[in-house]
Amino acid sequence: MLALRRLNIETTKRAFSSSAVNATKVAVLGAAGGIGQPLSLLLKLNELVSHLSLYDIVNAPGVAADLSHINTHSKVTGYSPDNDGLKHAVTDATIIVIPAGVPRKPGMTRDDLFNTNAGIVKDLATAAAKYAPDAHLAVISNPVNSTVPIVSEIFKKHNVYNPKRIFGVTTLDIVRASRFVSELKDTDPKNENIVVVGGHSGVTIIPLISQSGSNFTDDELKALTHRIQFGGDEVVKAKAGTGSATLSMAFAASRFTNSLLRALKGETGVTEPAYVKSPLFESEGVEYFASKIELNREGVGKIHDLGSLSQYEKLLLEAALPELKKNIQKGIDFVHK
Ligand SMILES: NC(=O)C1=CN([C@@H]2O[C@H](COP(=O)(O)OP(=O)(O)OC[C@H]3O[C@@H](n4cnc5c(N)ncnc54)[C@H](O)[C@@H]3O)[C@@H](O)[C@H]2O)C=CC1
Ligand SMILES: O=C([O-])CC(=O)C(=O)O
Repeated sequence: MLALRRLNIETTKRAFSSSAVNATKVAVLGAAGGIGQPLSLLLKLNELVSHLSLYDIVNAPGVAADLSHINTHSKVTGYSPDNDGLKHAVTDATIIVIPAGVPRKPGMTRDDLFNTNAGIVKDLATAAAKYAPDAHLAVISNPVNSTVPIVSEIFKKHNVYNPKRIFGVTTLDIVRASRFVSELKDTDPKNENIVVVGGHSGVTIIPLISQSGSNFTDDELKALTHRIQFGGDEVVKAKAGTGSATLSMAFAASRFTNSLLRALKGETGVTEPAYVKSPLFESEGVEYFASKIELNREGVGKIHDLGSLSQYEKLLLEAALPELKKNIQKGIDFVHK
């Protein structure tokens, strides 16, 4: 413990301190994990981050010491649970990214992770609500459909809830969709901007391929939709019990965090999809929904509606809404019961 503490202090002491004017602290909770480590690496390379604060129940000071040798300006600090580590990790953070929790093994659904991850997310959200009530939260931990309502309910309990600041990260669905469409059409994936809405699990993931500007046969459309909805399973199967998507997720979360940082600093016209408190299907009892969001200085700006849907996409939406509603209620009940 003493050695860990010394390492914390050493890492902090050696850290580069940037000007307070541009100080942007990004905290990663679960930073030593499969997503946490590559995500922290990508954030260390991001010039909009002045302080990268890493927390995990294991090894975050080690990851921080390692990253702190990279010759970019940001300061890196690492914290373990001892000595109020979580409190120090989140205090003054502009953005808190949460990839803490267990990943799936083959045969599991994301909802099967609820029993373990709901408690983890609740504890981390409680610390955020107490010590960083103004931070923006980007929730990666699954099941996202339920963990985002958990974070929101915790913030409500502490009277610091602002729905403009709480996001479920669904960027990986868009990243995958762009890649899969480009593979089929032999286009540059960077130029494919496929809209994916709904939630982040199985049938709640709704790709709006009719808006892509490309034509597909019915069979192609069904196969493509299924691949986007169950892309996570492909990786879980290939990793054969050792985890789920980590590197592509780190890329996606880094892209989302970068977009949010740009918008918070005043850049206009920044859009990303995200799972947020949304009016789109509230009248049907679905409080949270992912769609294209304009990000601004406050976080969530304009929430775009879905645009025109094909008959097939209307059926996907119909299948998604009851499942989403159930997932959301499960998260809310977890906090209150
Ligand atoms: N939103 C999305 O698109 C995606 C979400 N995920 C989810 O992200 C989560 C993390 O996945 P991996 O990084 O692969 O798992 P991992 O097991 O490799 O890493 C998780 C990390 O969380 C840490 N952790 C556990 N409890 C903690 C606590 N109370 N406080 C702080 N850290 C804690 C662990 O020590 C570990 O280092 C999983 O729930 C997974 O399902 C994964 C891929 C995509
Ligand atoms: O499939 C999983 O469990 C991890 C995940 O959310 C994804 O890869 O989209």
